[in-house]
Amino acid sequence: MEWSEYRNRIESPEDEYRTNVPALFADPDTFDAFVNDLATELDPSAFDYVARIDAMGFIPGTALARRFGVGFIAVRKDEKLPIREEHRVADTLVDYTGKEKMLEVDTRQVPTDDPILLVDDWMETASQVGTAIDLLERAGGTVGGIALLAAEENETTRRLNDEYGVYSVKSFRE
Ligand SMILES: O=P(O)(O)OC[C@H]1O[C@H](OP(=O)(O)OP(=O)(O)O)[C@H](O)[C@@H]1O
Repeated sequence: MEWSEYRNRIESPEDEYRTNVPALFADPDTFDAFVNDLATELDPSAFDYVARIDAMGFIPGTALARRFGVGFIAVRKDEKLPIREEHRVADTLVDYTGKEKMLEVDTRQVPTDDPILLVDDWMETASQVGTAIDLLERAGGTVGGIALLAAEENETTRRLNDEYGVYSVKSFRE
C-alpha cells in the first residue's frame, strides 16, 4: 500500500504533530496491507521469535508472529510484569515525549540461541527500540531485525539499521 494511504488513515486532525496509529488497525484492509507489507520485506526463516514493545507494538507484533508461526516476547512498560526481581531486566529511558519511561523483560522468555525480530509501530529518537534491544541482549537474546510502520532517519536509526536491519513501510528524512 502507498504511504499516502497509510498517512491518510493515521493523520490526526486534532493534533497535527501526532499520528493516530490505532486508526490504522481499526480498518481491516489497511491492517492487512500493513502486515503484508512488512511480511514481504522479511525472511520468516530468519526469526524464531518476535519481541513487541508495549503498547502499540503489541498489535503488529502479534500479527507478524502468528503469520510467521513463532513465539512472542513482551517488552512491557512501567513495572507491569508480575515477576520476581531475579527474572527481570529493566531500564529507564527518555523518548520523543521528553518523559521518562521504563521498559522491562522477563529473562525466562528470551531465547539464547534463536534470532528475535523486534516490532514496534514508530521510531523517532529510537530510545524505546534501543532500550528494548539492550534488555533483550542483557537477557541473552540476539536481535536479528527491527520492523516498524515508520522510522525517522537520523544518526541513531541509521546506526540501528547498520547493526540490526530496519524494515519499515516508511522512512523519513531528518
Ligand atoms: O523513538 P522514540 O522516541 O523512542 O519513540 C517511539 C515510541 O513512542 C511510542 O510509544 P508511546 O510510549 O508513546 O506509546 P504507546 O505506549 O501507546 O506505544 C511508539 O509506540 C514507540 O514505542
